[in-house]
Amino acid sequence: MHLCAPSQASRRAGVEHRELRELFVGVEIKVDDLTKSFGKQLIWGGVTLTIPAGEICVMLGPSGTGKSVLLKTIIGLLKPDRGSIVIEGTDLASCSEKELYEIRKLFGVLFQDGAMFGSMNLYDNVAFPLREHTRKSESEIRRIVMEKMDLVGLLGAEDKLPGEISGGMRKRAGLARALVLDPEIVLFDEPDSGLDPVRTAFLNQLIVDLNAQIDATFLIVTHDINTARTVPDNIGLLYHRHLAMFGPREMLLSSEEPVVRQFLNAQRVGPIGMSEEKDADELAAEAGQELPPLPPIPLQLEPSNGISRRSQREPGAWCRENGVTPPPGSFAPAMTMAPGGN
Ligand SMILES: Nc1ncnc2c1ncn2[C@@H]1O[C@H](COP(=O)(O)OP(=O)(O)OP(=O)(O)O)[C@@H](O)[C@H]1O
Repeated sequence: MHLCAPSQASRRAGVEHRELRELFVGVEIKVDDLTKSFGKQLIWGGVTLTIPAGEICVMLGPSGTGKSVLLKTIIGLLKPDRGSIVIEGTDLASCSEKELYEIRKLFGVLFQDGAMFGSMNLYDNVAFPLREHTRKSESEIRRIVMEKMDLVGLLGAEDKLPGEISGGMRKRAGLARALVLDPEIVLFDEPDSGLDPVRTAFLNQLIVDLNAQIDATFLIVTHDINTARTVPDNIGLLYHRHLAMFGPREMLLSSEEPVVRQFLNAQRVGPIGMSEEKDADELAAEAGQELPPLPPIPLQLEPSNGISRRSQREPGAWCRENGVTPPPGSFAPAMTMAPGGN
Protein backbone atom coordinates (compact mmCIF):
# COMPACT_ATOMS: atom_id res chain seq x y z
CA MET A 1 0.00 0.00 0.00
CA HIS A 2 1.47 3.32 -0.99
CA LEU A 3 1.25 6.60 0.82
CA CYS A 4 -0.07 9.04 -1.70
CA ALA A 5 -2.11 12.14 -2.33
CA PRO A 6 -5.64 11.54 -3.63
CA SER A 7 -5.81 9.88 -7.05
CA GLN A 8 -6.60 11.85 -10.20
CA ALA A 9 -10.13 10.48 -10.13
CA SER A 10 -10.71 11.70 -6.62
CA ARG A 11 -9.13 15.04 -7.45
CA ARG A 12 -11.54 15.41 -10.36
CA ALA A 13 -14.37 14.40 -8.06
CA GLY A 14 -13.05 16.93 -5.58
CA VAL A 15 -13.11 19.72 -8.15
CA GLU A 16 -16.70 18.80 -9.09
CA HIS A 17 -17.57 18.59 -5.42
CA ARG A 18 -16.01 22.00 -4.95
CA GLU A 19 -18.04 23.47 -7.79
CA LEU A 20 -21.17 22.01 -6.25
CA ARG A 21 -20.26 23.57 -2.95
CA GLU A 22 -19.58 27.03 -4.36
CA LEU A 23 -21.78 28.52 -1.65
CA PHE A 24 -20.44 26.44 1.25
CA VAL A 25 -17.20 27.43 2.89
CA GLY A 26 -17.13 25.55 6.15
CA VAL A 27 -18.35 27.34 9.24
CA GLU A 28 -16.81 29.92 11.52
CA ILE A 29 -16.06 29.11 15.17
CA LYS A 30 -16.25 32.18 17.41
CA VAL A 31 -14.72 31.66 20.84
CA ASP A 32 -15.11 34.45 23.37
CA ASP A 33 -13.55 34.77 26.82
CA LEU A 34 -13.42 31.00 27.31
CA THR A 35 -12.17 29.74 30.67
CA LYS A 36 -11.75 26.17 31.85
CA SER A 37 -10.63 24.75 35.20
CA PHE A 38 -10.60 21.30 36.73
CA GLY A 39 -11.29 21.82 40.43
CA LYS A 40 -8.87 24.55 41.50
CA GLN A 41 -6.57 24.02 38.52
CA LEU A 42 -7.09 26.73 35.91
CA ILE A 43 -6.23 25.25 32.50
CA TRP A 44 -6.67 28.47 30.50
CA GLY A 45 -8.69 31.64 30.86
CA GLY A 46 -9.94 34.49 28.67
CA VAL A 47 -9.40 32.59 25.41
CA THR A 48 -10.85 34.65 22.57
CA LEU A 49 -10.39 33.77 18.91
CA THR A 50 -12.30 33.41 15.68
CA ILE A 51 -11.50 30.46 13.48
CA PRO A 52 -12.54 31.69 10.05
CA ALA A 53 -14.79 29.50 7.89
CA GLY A 54 -12.89 27.15 5.61
CA GLU A 55 -9.44 28.08 6.91
CA ILE A 56 -6.76 25.85 8.40
CA CYS A 57 -5.67 26.73 11.95
CA VAL A 58 -2.93 25.14 14.02
CA MET A 59 -2.98 25.32 17.83
CA LEU A 60 0.41 25.02 19.50
CA GLY A 61 1.62 25.10 23.06
CA PRO A 62 3.93 23.34 25.49
CA SER A 63 2.72 19.99 26.86
CA GLY A 64 -0.06 20.30 29.39
CA THR A 65 -1.18 23.79 28.36
CA GLY A 66 -4.63 22.46 27.53
CA LYS A 67 -4.70 22.07 23.75
CA SER A 68 -6.67 18.81 23.90
CA VAL A 69 -8.95 20.35 26.54
CA LEU A 70 -9.61 23.22 24.11
CA LEU A 71 -10.52 20.79 21.30
CA LYS A 72 -12.84 18.88 23.63
CA THR A 73 -14.46 22.14 24.78
CA ILE A 74 -14.94 23.33 21.20
CA ILE A 75 -16.76 20.13 20.30
CA GLY A 76 -18.88 20.35 23.46
CA LEU A 77 -17.43 17.30 25.25
CA LEU A 78 -16.27 19.55 28.11
CA LYS A 79 -18.23 22.48 29.52
CA PRO A 80 -16.27 25.70 30.01
CA ASP A 81 -16.58 27.59 33.32
CA ARG A 82 -17.18 30.82 31.44
CA GLY A 83 -17.36 32.21 27.92
CA SER A 84 -18.98 31.17 24.67
CA ILE A 85 -18.32 29.08 21.57
CA VAL A 86 -20.66 30.18 18.83
CA ILE A 87 -21.12 28.05 15.73
CA GLU A 88 -23.88 28.91 13.26
CA GLY A 89 -25.59 31.08 15.85
CA THR A 90 -25.61 28.43 18.61
CA ASP A 91 -23.51 28.82 21.75
CA LEU A 92 -22.17 25.37 22.65
CA ALA A 93 -21.44 26.51 26.18
CA SER A 94 -25.08 27.23 26.99
CA CYS A 95 -27.20 25.35 24.44
CA SER A 96 -29.48 22.40 25.15
CA GLU A 97 -28.35 18.78 24.73
CA LYS A 98 -30.54 18.54 21.64
CA GLU A 99 -28.89 21.58 20.03
CA LEU A 100 -25.47 20.23 20.96
CA TYR A 101 -26.33 16.92 19.28
CA GLU A 102 -27.24 18.81 16.09
CA ILE A 103 -24.13 21.01 16.14
CA ARG A 104 -21.90 17.97 16.72
CA LYS A 105 -23.03 16.63 13.36
CA LEU A 106 -20.98 19.41 11.79
CA PHE A 107 -17.77 17.96 13.24
CA GLY A 108 -15.39 15.26 12.13
CA VAL A 109 -12.61 14.41 14.58
CA LEU A 110 -9.31 12.67 13.97
CA PHE A 111 -8.18 11.38 17.36
CA GLN A 112 -4.51 10.90 18.17
CA ASP A 113 -4.40 7.13 17.65
CA GLY A 114 -7.06 7.08 14.94
CA ALA A 115 -9.42 5.55 17.57
CA MET A 116 -10.17 2.54 15.38
CA PHE A 117 -12.16 -0.45 16.64
CA GLY A 118 -9.50 -3.15 16.73
CA SER A 119 -11.81 -6.04 15.84
CA MET A 120 -13.32 -4.35 12.77
CA ASN A 121 -11.64 -4.09 9.39
CA LEU A 122 -11.00 -0.63 7.96
CA TYR A 123 -14.11 -0.76 5.79
CA ASP A 124 -16.40 -1.37 8.77
CA ASN A 125 -14.53 1.18 10.88
CA VAL A 126 -15.03 3.87 8.24
CA ALA A 127 -18.64 2.80 7.63
CA PHE A 128 -19.43 2.91 11.36
CA PRO A 129 -20.66 6.55 11.64
CA LEU A 130 -22.83 6.10 8.54
CA ARG A 131 -24.46 2.97 9.99
CA GLU A 132 -24.90 4.65 13.38
CA HIS A 133 -26.13 8.07 12.32
CA THR A 134 -27.82 7.66 8.94
CA ARG A 135 -30.35 5.37 7.30
CA LYS A 136 -28.34 5.00 4.12
CA SER A 137 -28.49 1.73 2.20
CA GLU A 138 -25.45 -0.55 2.20
CA SER A 139 -24.79 0.29 -1.46
CA GLU A 140 -24.80 4.02 -0.68
CA ILE A 141 -22.56 3.38 2.35
CA ARG A 142 -20.20 1.44 0.11
CA ARG A 143 -20.00 4.33 -2.36
CA ILE A 144 -19.20 6.85 0.40
CA VAL A 145 -16.69 4.60 2.21
CA MET A 146 -14.81 3.86 -1.02
CA GLU A 147 -14.79 7.57 -1.94
CA LYS A 148 -13.26 8.49 1.45
CA MET A 149 -10.80 5.59 1.33
CA ASP A 150 -9.69 6.87 -2.07
CA LEU A 151 -9.40 10.44 -0.72
CA VAL A 152 -6.92 9.30 1.93
CA GLY A 153 -5.05 6.93 -0.39
CA LEU A 154 -6.23 3.71 1.24
CA LEU A 155 -8.15 2.02 -1.58
CA GLY A 156 -7.35 -1.68 -1.49
CA ALA A 157 -6.79 -1.78 2.27
CA GLU A 158 -10.47 -2.13 3.22
CA ASP A 159 -10.10 -5.69 4.54
CA LYS A 160 -7.13 -4.97 6.82
CA LEU A 161 -7.52 -4.83 10.57
CA PRO A 162 -6.16 -1.71 12.36
CA GLY A 163 -3.52 -3.87 14.05
CA GLU A 164 -2.15 -5.01 10.69
CA ILE A 165 -1.29 -1.58 9.32
CA SER A 166 1.24 1.16 10.09
CA GLY A 167 0.51 4.13 12.33
CA GLY A 168 0.40 6.40 9.27
CA MET A 169 -2.20 4.22 7.58
CA ARG A 170 -4.23 4.10 10.80
CA LYS A 171 -4.25 7.90 10.92
CA ARG A 172 -5.45 8.05 7.34
CA ALA A 173 -8.15 5.49 8.06
CA GLY A 174 -9.18 7.62 11.07
CA LEU A 175 -9.29 10.61 8.74
CA ALA A 176 -11.49 8.72 6.25
CA ARG A 177 -13.86 7.94 9.11
CA ALA A 178 -13.83 11.57 10.28
CA LEU A 179 -14.91 12.60 6.77
CA VAL A 180 -17.78 10.19 6.06
CA LEU A 181 -20.52 12.45 7.36
CA ASP A 182 -19.18 15.37 5.24
CA PRO A 183 -18.20 17.55 8.21
CA GLU A 184 -18.06 21.34 8.04
CA ILE A 185 -15.38 21.36 10.75
CA VAL A 186 -12.54 18.85 11.10
CA LEU A 187 -10.55 18.69 14.33
CA PHE A 188 -7.18 16.94 14.28
CA ASP A 189 -5.64 15.99 17.64
CA GLU A 190 -1.90 15.61 16.98
CA PRO A 191 -2.31 13.99 13.56
CA ASP A 192 1.48 13.66 13.28
CA SER A 193 2.16 12.05 16.66
CA GLY A 194 4.11 8.84 16.24
CA LEU A 195 4.71 9.42 12.54
CA ASP A 196 8.14 9.62 10.93
CA PRO A 197 9.02 12.87 9.11
CA VAL A 198 8.25 11.47 5.66
CA ARG A 199 4.81 10.23 6.65
CA THR A 200 4.18 13.52 8.44
CA ALA A 201 5.00 15.32 5.17
CA PHE A 202 2.55 13.09 3.26
CA LEU A 203 -0.11 13.61 5.90
CA ASN A 204 0.38 17.39 5.78
CA GLN A 205 -0.03 17.36 2.01
CA LEU A 206 -3.15 15.25 2.43
CA ILE A 207 -4.56 17.76 4.95
CA VAL A 208 -3.98 20.66 2.54
CA ASP A 209 -5.44 18.70 -0.40
CA LEU A 210 -8.49 17.77 1.67
CA ASN A 211 -9.06 21.35 2.75
CA ALA A 212 -8.95 22.40 -0.92
CA GLN A 213 -11.48 19.72 -1.81
CA ILE A 214 -14.01 19.88 1.00
CA ASP A 215 -13.62 23.54 2.08
CA ALA A 216 -14.30 22.63 5.72
CA THR A 217 -12.81 24.53 8.66
CA PHE A 218 -9.74 22.70 9.99
CA LEU A 219 -8.30 22.97 13.51
CA ILE A 220 -5.10 21.03 14.09
CA VAL A 221 -3.37 20.51 17.44
CA THR A 222 0.24 19.62 16.86
CA HIS A 223 3.73 19.70 18.36
CA ASP A 224 5.32 19.63 14.94
CA ILE A 225 6.86 23.02 14.25
CA ASN A 226 7.34 22.24 10.59
CA THR A 227 3.63 21.50 10.25
CA ALA A 228 2.84 24.76 12.05
CA ARG A 229 5.20 26.73 9.83
CA THR A 230 4.02 25.39 6.46
CA VAL A 231 0.41 24.14 6.65
CA PRO A 232 -2.00 26.61 8.31
CA ASP A 233 -3.57 29.94 7.44
CA ASN A 234 -3.58 30.85 11.16
CA ILE A 235 -1.61 29.82 14.21
CA GLY A 236 -2.51 30.00 17.90
CA LEU A 237 -0.18 29.52 20.85
CA LEU A 238 -1.41 28.50 24.29
CA TYR A 239 1.02 29.29 27.06
CA HIS A 240 0.86 29.95 30.77
CA ARG A 241 -2.90 29.50 31.10
CA HIS A 242 -3.87 31.85 28.30
CA LEU A 243 -3.83 32.25 24.51
CA ALA A 244 -0.53 34.06 24.00
CA MET A 245 -1.23 34.88 20.36
CA PHE A 246 -3.57 33.92 17.55
CA GLY A 247 -3.44 35.21 14.00
CA PRO A 248 -2.27 34.71 10.43
CA ARG A 249 0.71 32.40 9.91
CA GLU A 250 2.93 35.25 8.69
CA MET A 251 2.09 37.33 11.75
CA LEU A 252 3.33 34.67 14.16
CA LEU A 253 6.32 33.63 12.04
CA SER A 254 7.54 37.23 11.92
CA SER A 255 6.72 37.94 15.58
CA GLU A 256 9.46 39.07 17.96
CA GLU A 257 7.24 38.30 20.97
CA PRO A 258 9.55 36.17 23.14
CA VAL A 259 7.22 33.20 23.78
CA VAL A 260 6.02 33.03 20.17
CA ARG A 261 9.52 33.43 18.79
CA GLN A 262 10.96 30.80 21.11
CA PHE A 263 8.23 28.23 20.48
CA LEU A 264 7.91 28.62 16.71
CA ASN A 265 11.66 28.38 16.29
CA ALA A 266 12.17 25.56 18.82
CA GLN A 267 14.76 27.51 20.82
CA ARG A 268 15.96 27.06 24.38
CA VAL A 269 16.50 30.79 24.98
CA GLY A 270 13.23 32.43 26.04
CA PRO A 271 10.58 32.36 28.75
CA ILE A 272 9.57 28.69 28.24
CA GLY A 273 11.56 26.26 30.36
CA MET A 274 11.57 22.52 30.89
CA SER A 275 8.60 22.72 33.26
CA GLU A 276 6.71 25.36 31.28
CA GLU A 277 8.02 28.62 32.78
CA LYS A 278 11.62 29.45 33.62
CA ASP A 279 12.33 30.76 37.10
CA ALA A 280 13.94 34.12 37.80
CA ASP A 281 17.48 32.64 38.09
CA GLU A 282 17.23 30.87 34.76
CA LEU A 283 15.95 34.03 33.07
CA ALA A 284 18.67 36.15 34.71
CA ALA A 285 21.32 33.75 33.40
CA GLU A 286 20.02 34.32 29.88
CA ALA A 287 19.99 38.13 30.17
CA GLY A 288 22.03 39.75 27.41
CA GLN A 289 22.24 36.51 25.44
CA GLU A 290 21.78 37.32 21.79
CA LEU A 291 18.88 35.58 20.11
CA PRO A 292 19.51 33.96 16.75
CA PRO A 293 17.85 35.88 13.89
CA LEU A 294 14.35 34.82 12.88
CA PRO A 295 14.56 32.21 10.15
CA PRO A 296 12.94 32.91 6.76
CA ILE A 297 9.18 32.33 6.52
CA PRO A 298 8.63 29.30 4.30
CA LEU A 299 6.06 29.23 1.52
CA GLN A 300 2.76 27.73 2.58
CA LEU A 301 2.14 24.20 1.36
CA GLU A 302 -0.11 24.26 -1.72
CA PRO A 303 -2.61 21.66 -2.92
CA SER A 304 -0.89 19.05 -5.04
CA ASN A 305 -3.22 19.63 -8.00
CA GLY A 306 -1.98 23.23 -8.28
CA ILE A 307 -5.44 24.77 -7.70
CA SER A 308 -5.32 27.29 -4.86
CA ARG A 309 -7.38 26.76 -1.74
CA ARG A 310 -10.16 29.27 -1.23
CA SER A 311 -8.46 30.81 1.82
CA GLN A 312 -4.92 30.74 0.40
CA ARG A 313 -3.23 34.12 0.16
CA GLU A 314 -0.28 35.43 -1.82
CA PRO A 315 3.02 34.77 -0.06
CA GLY A 316 3.98 37.87 1.94
CA ALA A 317 0.50 39.45 1.65
CA TRP A 318 -0.03 39.77 5.40
CA CYS A 319 3.47 41.22 5.91
CA ARG A 320 2.96 43.77 3.10
CA GLU A 321 -0.48 44.83 4.34
CA ASN A 322 0.82 45.28 7.87
CA GLY A 323 4.11 46.99 7.05
CA VAL A 324 6.12 44.09 8.48
CA THR A 325 9.47 43.25 6.92
CA PRO A 326 9.71 39.45 6.86
CA PRO A 327 13.05 37.84 7.80
CA PRO A 328 15.55 37.82 4.89
CA GLY A 329 15.06 34.92 2.48
CA SER A 330 11.36 34.54 3.28
CA PHE A 331 9.04 33.12 0.63
CA ALA A 332 11.95 32.12 -1.63
CA PRO A 333 10.81 29.37 -4.03
CA ALA A 334 13.49 27.05 -2.64
CA MET A 335 11.69 27.31 0.70
CA THR A 336 9.05 24.92 -0.64
CA MET A 337 11.79 22.33 -0.29
CA ALA A 338 12.10 22.97 3.43
CA PRO A 339 12.04 19.77 5.44
CA GLY A 340 8.48 18.53 5.56
CA GLY A 341 7.43 20.99 2.90
CA ASN A 342 7.48 18.37 0.16
N1 LIG B 1 -10.89 15.32 32.53
C1 LIG B 1 -9.90 15.91 33.19
N2 LIG B 1 -9.93 16.06 34.52
C2 LIG B 1 -8.95 16.69 35.19
N3 LIG B 1 -7.87 17.23 34.60
C3 LIG B 1 -7.77 17.12 33.27
C4 LIG B 1 -8.77 16.46 32.48
N4 LIG B 1 -8.40 16.52 31.17
C5 LIG B 1 -7.22 17.18 31.15
N5 LIG B 1 -6.84 17.54 32.39
C6 LIG B 1 -5.64 18.31 32.73
O1 LIG B 1 -5.61 19.45 31.90
C7 LIG B 1 -4.26 19.81 31.59
C8 LIG B 1 -4.13 20.01 30.11
O2 LIG B 1 -4.24 18.76 29.44
P1 LIG B 1 -4.23 18.60 27.86
O3 LIG B 1 -4.23 17.14 27.57
O4 LIG B 1 -5.30 19.42 27.26
O5 LIG B 1 -2.83 19.26 27.50
P2 LIG B 1 -2.12 19.34 26.08
O6 LIG B 1 -1.69 20.75 25.89
O7 LIG B 1 -3.01 18.75 25.04
O8 LIG B 1 -0.86 18.42 26.37
P3 LIG B 1 0.04 17.53 25.39
O9 LIG B 1 0.70 18.47 24.45
O10 LIG B 1 1.03 16.90 26.31
O11 LIG B 1 -0.88 16.53 24.71
C9 LIG B 1 -3.39 18.69 32.16
O12 LIG B 1 -2.85 19.15 33.37
C10 LIG B 1 -4.36 17.56 32.40
O13 LIG B 1 -3.96 16.77 33.47
